[in-house]
Amino acid sequence: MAYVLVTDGIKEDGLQPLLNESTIQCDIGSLNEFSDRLNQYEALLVRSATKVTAEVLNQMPNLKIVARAGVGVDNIDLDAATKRGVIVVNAPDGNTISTTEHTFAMIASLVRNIPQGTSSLKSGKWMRKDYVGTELYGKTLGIVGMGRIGTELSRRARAFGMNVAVFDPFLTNDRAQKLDVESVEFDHLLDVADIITVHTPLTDKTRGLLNEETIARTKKGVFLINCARGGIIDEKALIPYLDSGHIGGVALDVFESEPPEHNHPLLGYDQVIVTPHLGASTKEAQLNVAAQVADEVLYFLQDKPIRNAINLPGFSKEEYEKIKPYYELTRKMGSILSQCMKSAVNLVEVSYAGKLTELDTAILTRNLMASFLKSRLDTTVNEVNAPSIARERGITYGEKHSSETHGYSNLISVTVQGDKETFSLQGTYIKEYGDRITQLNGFDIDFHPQGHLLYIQHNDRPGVIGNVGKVLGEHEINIATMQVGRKTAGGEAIMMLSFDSELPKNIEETLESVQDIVKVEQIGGV
Ligand SMILES: NC(=O)C1=CN([C@@H]2O[C@H](COP(=O)(O)OP(=O)(O)OC[C@H]3O[C@@H](n4cnc5c(N)ncnc54)[C@H](O)[C@@H]3O)[C@@H](O)[C@H]2O)C=CC1
Ligand SMILES: O=C(O)CCC(=O)C(=O)O
Repeated sequence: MAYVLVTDGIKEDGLQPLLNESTIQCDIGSLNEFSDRLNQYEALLVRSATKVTAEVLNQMPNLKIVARAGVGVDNIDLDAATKRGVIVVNAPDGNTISTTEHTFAMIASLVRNIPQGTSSLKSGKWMRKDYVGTELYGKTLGIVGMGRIGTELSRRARAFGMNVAVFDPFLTNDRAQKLDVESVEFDHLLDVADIITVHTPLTDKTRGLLNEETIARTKKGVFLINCARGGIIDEKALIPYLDSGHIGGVALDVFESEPPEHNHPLLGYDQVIVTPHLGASTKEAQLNVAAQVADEVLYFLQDKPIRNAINLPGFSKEEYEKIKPYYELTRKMGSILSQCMKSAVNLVEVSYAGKLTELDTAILTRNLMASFLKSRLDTTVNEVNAPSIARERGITYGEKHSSETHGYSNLISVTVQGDKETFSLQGTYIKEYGDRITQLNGFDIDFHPQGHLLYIQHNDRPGVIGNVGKVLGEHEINIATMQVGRKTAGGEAIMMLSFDSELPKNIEETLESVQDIVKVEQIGGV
């Protein structure tokens, strides 16, 4: 049974994949409510209220994955999670449309004084002259951060006849052209924008991006919007510009500290409109993000690759479908290599050839390394911390793409080097036959790596195969499959046998006493 804790009121309808799975127990509540059993949970699902600090991670020694039902992961200590090998995933696009629409609603409300007009009328006044607005048509919207939300917002702004100037250091000219926006430097955006909206994460570079100095460059009457993260616009810096009338209005969905103090100075300004972090608060977005993270956690608990990990290389759904078979193959290859090469290792070289080279193979290499290290170590190893654990243990690893396919449509070749020996393995995935090991330490062979295996090095002499069968038969061990490979007739040869169940511990020694058998290794649970 896998234990999963869901906090922060994540929408239960979206959690059905987890709730319906009989091998998973899903508890719903806060960290405090379940404080006496935090050590049992393998997965933790949160929105933004739960702070996943290093201390919380320490109280959850079994934790393997934290899923954020939303985009921003600033409530999770990513460094501490990565060090511990805890995967952090988010739901990157489930709330994009809702947050975009909220931002657009804030812009429209701000320039047309809708919240102010509403409260004025509700208080019994009819003040049409006080609330003369500004048209969006023909104005320039400055978007800082052209990711998912920035992009969707630019489409809506263009539909309203606005010009769009964008600052995003990662935006290519080609993409800007396709989106019909102008890619500009930050200073230029400050000079030309009538309305500036920020859509970046809060980082060391974006904290206080709009501050006393940069606001001074903006047009008189500028409108500023923050529906991303509190602190990207420096709250204190707004005050003198609101007082002087330089700023036409401010719309905030997010705050440096949430909730803001009741007497927060910005709440006293009529030109400042606010919402309590409602960007993603729609039925649709909450269902989307809950379903996305529930699927990710379920995939993870079922040993399938996940798509939206923050501390791992990510891939799209299409890439995932393509990479899935190789993910399983690299896991098996890592495990076989680790069990066949028992001595200390200092170098692992992975080479990909054929169709595979079109894919992002970094995740496969990490997966292979995690599987390789896992059977040697006592600590949690996964794709997240495999690079740092390898480094700590003095194991260098690298990958390359090669054109040597040896006749296969795709081929993964791995060489593991130690001080005393080297071990190599080649594998491929064939749609009709599944994963196959095609070469082992220079011997051509062809077997499906599955279940309990026995690897035997021997001399190619008459009777060896029969003797192996006889010894195993005497121990009532039934051979499921058997493959033999040799380099030259009468020279060194290998056998790879598979079995339906675990083998007795001492079977290697018994077989090694058979004439012409050089070495026997059990390879368990592949
Ligand atoms: N108010 C709310 O309820 C919600 C707020 N958000 C916030 O909105 C932010 C944006 O979300 P997405 O568009 O989904 O993220 P995204 O990751 O798709 O886009 C972020 C963009 O910011 C750009 N960027 C990073 N550093 C920058 C810098 N120094 N200057 C300019 N651009 C920079 C990146 O290149 C990227 O294109 C998130 O970080 C999240 O914190 C997201 C969802 C809901
Ligand atoms: O409503 C929420 O969970 C907050 C959404 C948010 O800020 C995000 O996804 O980054």
